[in-house]
Amino acid sequence: MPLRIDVITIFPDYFAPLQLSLMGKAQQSGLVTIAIHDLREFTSDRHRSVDDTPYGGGAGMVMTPEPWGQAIDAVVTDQSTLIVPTPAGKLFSQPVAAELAHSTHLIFACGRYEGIDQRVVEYYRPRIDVRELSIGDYVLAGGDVATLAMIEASVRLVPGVLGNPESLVEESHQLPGVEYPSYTKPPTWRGLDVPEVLLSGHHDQIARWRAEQSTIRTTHNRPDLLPGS
Ligand SMILES: N#Cc1c(N)n[nH]c1-c1ccc2c(Cl)cn(Cc3cccnc3)c2c1
Repeated sequence: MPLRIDVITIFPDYFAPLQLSLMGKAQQSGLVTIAIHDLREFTSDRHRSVDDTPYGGGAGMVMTPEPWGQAIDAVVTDQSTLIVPTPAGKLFSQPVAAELAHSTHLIFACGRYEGIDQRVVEYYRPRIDVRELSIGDYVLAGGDVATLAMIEASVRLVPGVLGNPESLVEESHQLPGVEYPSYTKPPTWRGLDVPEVLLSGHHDQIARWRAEQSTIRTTHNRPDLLPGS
């Protein structure tokens, strides 16, 4: 059963990249089907409006609930998971990507402006799995880029999508922390040599050096990932 993904957005062109590379191949192979829907197709006024002023005042505009209700109703089943990107969401992570990769149907509601009327989440929460997710502690202009990131992180974990599942095995066995540095040919580039140990063929020494490099990088770049931190 392929993973089905429906993306609802006012900027369908943002999702053209999903036809390329790994995501494109995943669709061609039938492991995943991705459909992009223009929210404005679900409006009923002449101006195809999707936003209005916020109750309670405040800057900006809020996306009105009805177009979202029409659009989600058009694709939802009782197997659906509704993903709502929002700065206020739980943090998206590799474990969450793995969960999404094993879902049957994902609906991404990509909002803009100051957000989507909260009643959309409230309406679907009793009916299906609804997850408000953020991809990190920085502020984007909408949910589209976040959705692209979450789709790519999740779809690459769908069994059969990655040509070389070995890389997933390596990832999953990765020590807590960041990856060791990688090198390829040429052995010397602009006077810079590849670390000797990597050319030695001594796999135990290479494994030890890579673990050391991972710890050095993690300590410097991501001390929050160190054990006991
Ligand atoms: N996921 C994620 C995520 C992230 N990590 N940063 N920003 C977002 C994100 C996601 C969804 C929306 C929607 Cl809808 C509107 N905006 C703009 C905005 C900006 C500041 C405050 N309120 C809304 C979104 C920003």
